[in-house]
Amino acid sequence: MTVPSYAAPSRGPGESALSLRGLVKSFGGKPAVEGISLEVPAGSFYGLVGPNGAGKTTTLSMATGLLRPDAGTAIVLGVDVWRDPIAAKRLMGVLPDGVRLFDRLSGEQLITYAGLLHGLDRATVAQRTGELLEAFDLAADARTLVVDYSAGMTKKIALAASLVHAPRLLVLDEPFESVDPISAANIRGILTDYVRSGGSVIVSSHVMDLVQRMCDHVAVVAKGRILAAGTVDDVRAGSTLEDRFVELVGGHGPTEGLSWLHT
Ligand SMILES: Nc1ncnc2c1ncn2[C@@H]1O[C@H](COP(=O)(O)OP(=O)(O)OP(=O)(O)O)[C@@H](O)[C@H]1O
Repeated sequence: MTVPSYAAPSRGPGESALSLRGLVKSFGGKPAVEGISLEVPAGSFYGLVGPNGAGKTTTLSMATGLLRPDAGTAIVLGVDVWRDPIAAKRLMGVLPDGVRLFDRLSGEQLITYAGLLHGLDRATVAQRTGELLEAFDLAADARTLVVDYSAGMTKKIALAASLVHAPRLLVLDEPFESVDPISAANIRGILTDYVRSGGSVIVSSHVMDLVQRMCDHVAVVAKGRILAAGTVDDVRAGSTLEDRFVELVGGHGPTEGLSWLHT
């Protein structure tokens, strides 16, 4: 089952779906993002990878109007996210990290609520809600409260709710976390169809293999800075993305510690 195509075609070649320029954010004087600039071309499937604490969530939160940058701009399809947040949010579907949903609603009510909040009429919302529940394999649990969903089901319902208003850009923070392999393949298919029909996606993930197979562009982030960005083939430069990632980010070698753990 594929999700119905709601994405409007992109405006033209060369246009950025998301343009981040010089984003900076510190927490209590400690820098989390130190001048990130990134162009996500319209119609691209863009991966954002980096080790824990690299600044991916902070960057995506600033890009989507959830966290105010200390400096820099975020532009979605020509609209400045922080100057015109309502117009920008109309263009975006967002799956934030650690989704906090209205979990006393059923899955069906949650998507319906998201659709009505975006100003869609009831008939359209009802039709899209039914199709999204089917596409995400949640129809049987449509009337179950989200609080009773598993972690993977919660991810899927949040993703479904982020699609209901047919956004032109999807910003997804770890959409595959806790999701089983069959559901992950299902989500991948939905996202690939979405990109094919003119949408753009930026997705953060720790799963290099998935990013290599699914995305056409990738940026590697560490310590709040971009280490490499471009097409997946350019960034991996003949290696696997995983090897290139370790090479760029630098890993720990075998350690002498934890000897007490060795039996
Ligand atoms: N609300 C906050 N208050 C204080 N520090 C924060 C806050 N949010 C993030 N940080 C810090 O900013 C840095 C970047 O965190 P961020 O969550 O953006 O990383 P990430 O790349 O998404 O990591 P992960 O892959 O583990 O999710 C970390 O050092 C983190 O501790």
